[in-house]
Parts: sequence; structure tokens; C-alpha cells
Amino acid sequence: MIKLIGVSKEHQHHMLLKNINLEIERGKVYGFKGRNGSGKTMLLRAILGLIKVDGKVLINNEPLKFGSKYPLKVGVFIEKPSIIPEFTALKNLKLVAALKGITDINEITKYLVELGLDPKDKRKVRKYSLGMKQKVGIAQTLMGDPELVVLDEPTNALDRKSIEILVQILERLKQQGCTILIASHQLEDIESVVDKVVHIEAGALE
Ligand SMILES: Nc1ncnc2c1ncn2[C@@H]1O[C@H](COP(=O)(O)OP(=O)(O)OP(=O)(O)O)[C@@H](O)[C@H]1O
Repeated sequence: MIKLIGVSKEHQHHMLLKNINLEIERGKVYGFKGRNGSGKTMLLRAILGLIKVDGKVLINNEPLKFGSKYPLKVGVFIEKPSIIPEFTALKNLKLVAALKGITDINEITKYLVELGLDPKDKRKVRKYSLGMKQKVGIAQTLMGDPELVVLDEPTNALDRKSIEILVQILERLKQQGCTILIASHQLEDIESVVDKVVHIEAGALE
């Protein structure tokens, strides 16, 4: 589904990604592992066409052009959840639903409910704990069951039970044919769902 051929990223004479060759098969779960600053997030950004790179990124054999519409139905959670703190969780979800063209309320709230949050909660997200905000972000990402899901450190701030629920959800999405890319320091939390571990060190695959 996705192919990286000789992908490199240079920034102010530093090579942040070094000649990455990687093939991502549809329906598989990839776990990206590496130290802080090794290039996991940068690699995910390259795969998503969010940064200009040298080399080629092919999506279904077509070259991905920086700045053009992403050719796959994708859900992305990189670094921080894209939430508006002054809105409730439901209002935040509805905003994303509108962008994705989703109107069915069950579809909008199902992952939030499964992750243990109440869509009727009147509190603004500003009042939520870190883990609760994380769950809103995950629910936004998974809404509409995209064909590609990209999660950067999804288990940060989640308790053991919530990680188990997330793993169950990811397992189900995988069975539906979804391709999932996860960057994590704690891959062992989610290793049961991961098919292939990709090690990255100083911008290069090991
Ligand atoms: N916007 C940016 N501009 C320039 N350099 C950046 C930028 N973002 C990250 N970098 C650099 O790119 C390298 C890789 O960063 P990246 O965020 O991909 O690491 P990571 O493996 O995701 O780290 P972590 O585990 O801490 O999340 C680092 O050296 C970082 O300093």
C-alpha cells in the first residue's frame, strides 16, 4: 500500500531521515521503535506527505506529492490530540465528524464510549485529565474507521485497562483490513497487535 524508496530528510545540514526504504502492506500493524529524537515522528510525517523529502513515497504505486490531498482515508494522531479545550468532548468529536462527513451519532461516539468516557459529559475538555484528553484524540482519529491509522505514542497517559481496550479496538480494526502505524516507547504495551517492528536509530532503519 505504501512504499518508501530512498527517503531522506535534511534540515540545516542534519540528516533527520537517512535513505529509508520501507514497504507497508495493507492490513498489517507496524510498530515504530527508537530512542527520543531517533526520527519516528519525522518518518510518520514523511509517510503522510506532511514534510518535503528527498526520495519517493508511493501510495498504491502513485507518487505522493507534498501538499496534495492524501490519497487514502486516514486517521492521524501525532504528538497532541487536536482538541479545543473550551468545547465538550462531544462537540470536539462532532467538529471532526463534520470534516469527515460523518453524521451518525453512534459512529461519532462509539470509540469514546468504548474507551470509557461519557459523551453526555457537560464538562469542557479543559477540565479533563491527560488520559481523558488522550482518549478524545484517539476517538477523533479512529472515527469513521479509516483505511490507514497513524498513532504517535497513543498509550501515553493511558492506564492499564484503557491500553487493553485500545489494543482490542486496534485488533478489530486490523481484522477489518485497516493498516495501522504506531510509534511508541512502550511497544510492549501493544505488542500483541503489532505484526512488524520497525527500529529506527538516528534517522536510519536498523
Ligand atoms: N520541526 C522540526 N524542525 C527541525 N528539526 C526537527 C523538527 N522536529 C523534529 N526535529 C528533529 O528531528 C529529529 C527526529 O525527531 P522526531 O520527533 O522524529 O523523533 P522521535 O523519534 O519521534 O522522538 P520522541 O521519541 O522523542 O518522540 C530530532 O533530532 C529532532 O530534533
